[in-house]
Amino acid sequence: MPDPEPLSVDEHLALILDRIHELPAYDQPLLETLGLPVVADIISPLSLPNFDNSAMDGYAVVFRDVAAATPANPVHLPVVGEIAAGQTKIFAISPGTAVRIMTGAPIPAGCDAVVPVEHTDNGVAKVLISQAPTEGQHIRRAGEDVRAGDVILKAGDRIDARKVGLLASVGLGRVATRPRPRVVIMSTGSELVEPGDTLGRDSIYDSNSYLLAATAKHAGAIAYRVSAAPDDPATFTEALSDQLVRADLVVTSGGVSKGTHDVVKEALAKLGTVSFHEVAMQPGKPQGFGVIGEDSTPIFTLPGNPVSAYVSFELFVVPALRKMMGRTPLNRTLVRAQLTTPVTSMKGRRQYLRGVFEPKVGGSTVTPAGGAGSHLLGGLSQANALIILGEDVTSAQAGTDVPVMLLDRDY
Ligand SMILES: Nc1nc2c(c(=O)[nH]1)N[C@H]1C(S)=C(S)[C@@H](COP(=O)(O)OP(=O)(O)OC[C@H]3O[C@@H](n4cnc5c(N)ncnc54)[C@H](O)[C@@H]3O)O[C@H]1N2
Ligand code: MOO
Repeated sequence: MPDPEPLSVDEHLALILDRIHELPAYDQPLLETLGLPVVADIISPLSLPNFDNSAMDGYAVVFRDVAAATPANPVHLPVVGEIAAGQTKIFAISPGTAVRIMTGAPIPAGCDAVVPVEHTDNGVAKVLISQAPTEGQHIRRAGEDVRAGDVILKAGDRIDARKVGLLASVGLGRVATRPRPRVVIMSTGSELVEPGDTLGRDSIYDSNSYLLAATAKHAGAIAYRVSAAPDDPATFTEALSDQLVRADLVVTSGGVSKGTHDVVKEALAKLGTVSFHEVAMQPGKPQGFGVIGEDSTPIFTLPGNPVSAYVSFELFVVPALRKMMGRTPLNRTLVRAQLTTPVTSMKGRRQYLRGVFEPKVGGSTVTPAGGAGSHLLGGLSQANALIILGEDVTSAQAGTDVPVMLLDRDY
């Protein structure tokens, strides 16, 4: 029987995104939310500053008392106490007195200027002020930065380090976001050996589970990497069902083409909940997607060739993870660049060539890194981009303007 027509990349992605849902949001510890979007507007419960406070180490004074101070005619004031940040005992000053005050300490009532210590004799019992302040000088006013009741983050805003700082400063130690998806990553293949262990004559190290777990983490997910399952459907099925308890999403690699040991296909096809088909792309032709287990956990069965697995993960799994977290956009924004060397491609399949993108004023360039083979991890490791050649393209000359997906850019 001839193979059915392959799906296009866009059809396969649409089928996936249709079945992937946002994870329910809940309050999470602030640092865990880095990179995630907030699900609702966040209203500041506090003003910032929350009270008038000093911007300088110096003396809190009544402006009128020292308005005429000069080096030639300094003003003497008795120092009636000291206010350090977090140790307020003095709440007001009387005219004709000064209070020593530290940066960040609350301004006592009646004070309308702070004279920095550099403009005084640094006196303890009394102080000599030799330069007049301006009215209100060095007082940081309550609410001048943020007011209680202000919307400080809008629904959908992504929490970055600076926003973490703001949220902490208004006292929010937990924030409602969708959680990071827990992704279980399993390699399959009896030839696979754990890095660090001894290789046999016909074995290879399992790189896919590391490559995909690292990509999952980079996308903001929590990755659980599982040791490779051998080419035995019963063992694979058992290992997989053991993992479901901790998985929001499962990714396997290997065992989905047309060999006699295509364990993933053999084990999952009979469930009827995972569909296996070809996608018109290179690398990454054999793909599977569906759901398994009591919770209908989404599962991606990616091809085993390392570059195929990686490209498939970037194109299909990462958008799904982003949807689960509520992150947008789901797909990377493409840029354009000029090819520095000619390339060829297979008709009818969208080609994702690995490339090195160099931003340049007046026209960025992209240079293929290694060949098109889907086993070429060395080339992949040099690349920072995927060069995209459409299904109709069979060759492109140097200088051709092509779409490029930047792999290290934040969407
Ligand atoms: N007769 C056909 N053969 C193949 C076809 C086809 O259409 N007809 N498609 C080829 C394409 S395209 C791909 S991609 C691969 C996909 O094969 P599988 O998903 O079944 O993967 P395996 O056979 O298990 O492995 C392929 C290759 O990748 C290596 N591999 C697998 N897992 C890992 C890992 N975790 N770390 C490192 N390397 C791994 C494995 O040793 C093989 O060399 O099928 C083609 N064949
Ligand atoms: O599609 Mo396979 O993924 O070309 O190597």
